[in-house]
Amino acid sequence: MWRRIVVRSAAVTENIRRFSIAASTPSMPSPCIVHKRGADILHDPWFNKDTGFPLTERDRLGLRGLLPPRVISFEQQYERFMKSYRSLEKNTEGQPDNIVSLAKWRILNRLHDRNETLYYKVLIDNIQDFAPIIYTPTVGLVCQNYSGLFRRPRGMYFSAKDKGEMMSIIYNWPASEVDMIVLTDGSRILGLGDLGVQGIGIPIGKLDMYVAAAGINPQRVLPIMLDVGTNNEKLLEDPLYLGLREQRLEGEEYISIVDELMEALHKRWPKAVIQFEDFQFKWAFETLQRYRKKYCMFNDDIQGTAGVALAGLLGVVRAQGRPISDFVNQKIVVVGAGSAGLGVLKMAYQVVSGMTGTTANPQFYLIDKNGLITKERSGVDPSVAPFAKVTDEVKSLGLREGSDLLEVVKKVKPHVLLGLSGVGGIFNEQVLKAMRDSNSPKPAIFAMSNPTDNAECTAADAFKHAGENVVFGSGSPFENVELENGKIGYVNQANNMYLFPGIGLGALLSGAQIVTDSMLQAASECLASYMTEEDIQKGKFYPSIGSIRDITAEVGAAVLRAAVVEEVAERRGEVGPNELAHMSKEETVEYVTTKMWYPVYSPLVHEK
Ligand SMILES: NC(=O)C1=CN([C@@H]2O[C@H](COP(=O)(O)OP(=O)(O)OC[C@H]3O[C@@H](n4cnc5c(N)ncnc54)[C@H](O)[C@@H]3O)[C@@H](O)[C@H]2O)C=CC1
Ligand SMILES: CC(=O)C(=O)O
Ligand SMILES: [Mg+2]
Repeated sequence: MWRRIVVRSAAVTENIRRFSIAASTPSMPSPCIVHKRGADILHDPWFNKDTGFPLTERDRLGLRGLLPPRVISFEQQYERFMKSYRSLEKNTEGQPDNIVSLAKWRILNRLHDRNETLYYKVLIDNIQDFAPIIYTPTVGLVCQNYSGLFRRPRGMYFSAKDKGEMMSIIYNWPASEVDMIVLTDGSRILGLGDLGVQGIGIPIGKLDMYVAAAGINPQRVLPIMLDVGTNNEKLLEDPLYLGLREQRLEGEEYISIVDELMEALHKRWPKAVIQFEDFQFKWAFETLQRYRKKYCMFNDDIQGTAGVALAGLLGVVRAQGRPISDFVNQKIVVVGAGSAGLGVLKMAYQVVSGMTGTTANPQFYLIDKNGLITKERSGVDPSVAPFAKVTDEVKSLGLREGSDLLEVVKKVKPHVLLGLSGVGGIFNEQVLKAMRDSNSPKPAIFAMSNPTDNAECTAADAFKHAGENVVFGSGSPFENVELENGKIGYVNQANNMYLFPGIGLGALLSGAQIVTDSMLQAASECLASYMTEEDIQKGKFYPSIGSIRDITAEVGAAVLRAAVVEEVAERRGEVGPNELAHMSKEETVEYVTTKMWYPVYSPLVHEK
């Protein structure tokens, strides 16, 4: 399958982009039923239009006298917000980055809490500027400071104290329909470690991306924090910390509480897709294994990241001017043997096996905090064991169990150096310089850890030390790099945001009972095929974030089609698997695009 990656032309990309923009902007919004009136509506961000309520609606909903008399159009409200945002940018010029980022996050968050339609309009139209605020890197800073920043709750918070009562607590959520849930226990937030309840910022940020990229209706998303305690001593000692002030639950106690929550969620919203996010290693694989055949769920760090990384790795092969089948010959050093690193290797092995038709023994090298992992290592986790190198094989290169990163890079001369370690700067000057001897004409460096300070290296350092012919990707955004020869060193954002919204959307629209490997593979293949040959030659492996809606529509369609082919799709809404099966690829993309929500003010109709 992977041999046949269809490379699209720039013209096809442009046509689809034009279509998606047109189709995602409905001209006549359908009315929306509200069960409240007056001030209650103004205080509800789902329905609030601030000064945008037309006079007739003010009459109908009991809003007369509660707003200044002039009606301001949606466009004027948008302009007004952007003006205050731009003046905030100007007024904070020269201040430390953290202060500026938090100030930007605050102004966006206030809008989010007040008027979601306007918030998502602003977010979608300025995704390039705002993704780094609502998503990585600023979301990391927000999580670190959550207890101090807290003003209003968002999403649901379940704690170890709620055991036995989750089934009833779940009904406290005001929406009867939920499509997408992102769930965390806060135990491994980006590369920042255990942040306990403060990790709720991550599901919120991921779901913002779902709304912006996949067009999921914001009234149908649900961020969830499962607070089972924290082992972060600093937080436990912080009097302002908002989570349970006790050590994390472990073992049977822990898993039984996750079981209970999953059952309750499935009971109330059986069609919802559940994304597991930022669970620590010891529970990430275990929960995925436990629930993936039972519920429509996936683990973004393991599975979403794998698909994005793989699409990038295939782009690297193309950039070298080699056929995709040459992937089997690529030497790849993966630094970080956690959820993300292992997810990538697992998928990459599947691809090599598929290409060679044999049990794969590719030239992939895995390094964790104790160095190169070989079969000699004792006590390795069962999920790591398949990727441990045979000792004789590494010996022939002059390496051994536990060889350090620099040694491995020097001896292996990899085509790709890929970091998912969470350790900022670990690709130091020496390591990057060693990449100059790579066997590839275009060595690839992926510093995928988040947020920015945890990236294995900066973009500037990669081009400076490893050479101007490298191709570069990072989990958090960096500016493109000006090279000495007047060329631009292009920075790819190698982040699972290019896949998880499409995986969720495709699973949802197909009514999939579960998320299968072929759905995930279809997502990755779609992303890998998205870039044109011209893009690839410029070192671009992923679309710009400005086209995230377009790529998500395509990924969503690919996932949906895979679910139908695999017969895991069930009827959801007016279109069932039989009709979906008869749609062409283009029709499926069109169908997915028309299902995307777009922020416009809907007429509100009151019903008791
Ligand atoms: N760009 C993206 O889309 C994604 C990025 N990530 C990032 O990847 C990082 C890791 O995430 P997980 O795998 O879930 O974490 P994890 O905690 O499961 O794994 C971390 C791994 O790094 C290894 N490690 C720690 N120190 C090391 C060192 N000095 N040298 C070599 N290896 C070292 C550990 O031994 C462990 O194997 C995080 O920073 C996260 O933000 C995760 C998912 C997606
Ligand atoms: C991007 C992401 O999911 C992470 O860094 O954990
Ligand atoms: Mg994550």
